[in-house]
Amino acid sequence: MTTEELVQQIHNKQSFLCIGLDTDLTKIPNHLLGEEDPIFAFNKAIIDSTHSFCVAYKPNTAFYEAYGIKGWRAMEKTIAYLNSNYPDIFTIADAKRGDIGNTSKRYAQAFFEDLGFDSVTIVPYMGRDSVEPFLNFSEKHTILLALTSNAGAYDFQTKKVEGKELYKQVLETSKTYANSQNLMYVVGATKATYLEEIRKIVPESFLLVPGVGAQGGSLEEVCKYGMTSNIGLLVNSSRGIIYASAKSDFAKAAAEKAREIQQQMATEIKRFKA
Ligand SMILES: O=c1ccn([C@@H]2O[C@H](COP(=O)(O)O)[C@@H](O)[C@H]2O)c(=O)[nH]1
Repeated sequence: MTTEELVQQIHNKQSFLCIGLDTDLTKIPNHLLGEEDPIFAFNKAIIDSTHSFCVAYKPNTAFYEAYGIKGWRAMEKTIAYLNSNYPDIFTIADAKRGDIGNTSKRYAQAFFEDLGFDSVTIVPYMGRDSVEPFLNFSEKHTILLALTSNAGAYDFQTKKVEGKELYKQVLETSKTYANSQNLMYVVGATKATYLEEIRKIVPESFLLVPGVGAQGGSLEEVCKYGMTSNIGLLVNSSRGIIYASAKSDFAKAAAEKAREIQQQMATEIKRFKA
């Protein structure tokens, strides 16, 4: 999917919500455990009930890899279901990969060609040759971790290296990579006040912003400091939406939660455009 198509979807739906499919067999309703593929059954129900309120889904690969071949198969089925039934939805493999160039090429092939995701999250610290193999794919997006939502982000990412914070070095240096127009960045909602500085370096880039909902980040603050004329944000919530209810009404409860966030987003878009 191109960035222009993503922007169009955001305008059509008045939403920049990304729903995280962090599907955990210990948290899904009991009645689904009897299904042949409980993870896919859960994801399908969540997707069918929430797709009109969001523009993206983000399966975190850890939740699938944890169940071995069955988990990987469920992720494959989920992305195939999205691509055939909701082709206008942007898909993110939250895989946090990155390795020497020769290996990154294979990761890119796995997520973009074999699985068919629109984007993948990448850890930037192995540098240019670890990122460019992903950027070579046109109409695919490489989402670099810039400033993450967790407390450990302060261990390294905000520390100064040669007089400048590491997350700023990531943003600035990555802009010099080949095909850097295919870059997006992860910035945690819990770090919203940093967005003002971040926007000085990447004024137009799309930011994937996890950390609202269960991690306590504020949507209002993210919009205040991070929104651009193209909106430029994909705000993710995983647990706060998909586990809104643990009972048989889970899909309806997820839809209600997603709708509530979409309405807040529509208000923020209106406020920004005013
Ligand atoms: O900085 C980061 C990068 C990735 N994540 C991932 O996003 C979701 C958040 O889930 P919630 O349930 O909404 O807290 C999860 O997959 C994380 O691994 C992040 O939180 N922060």
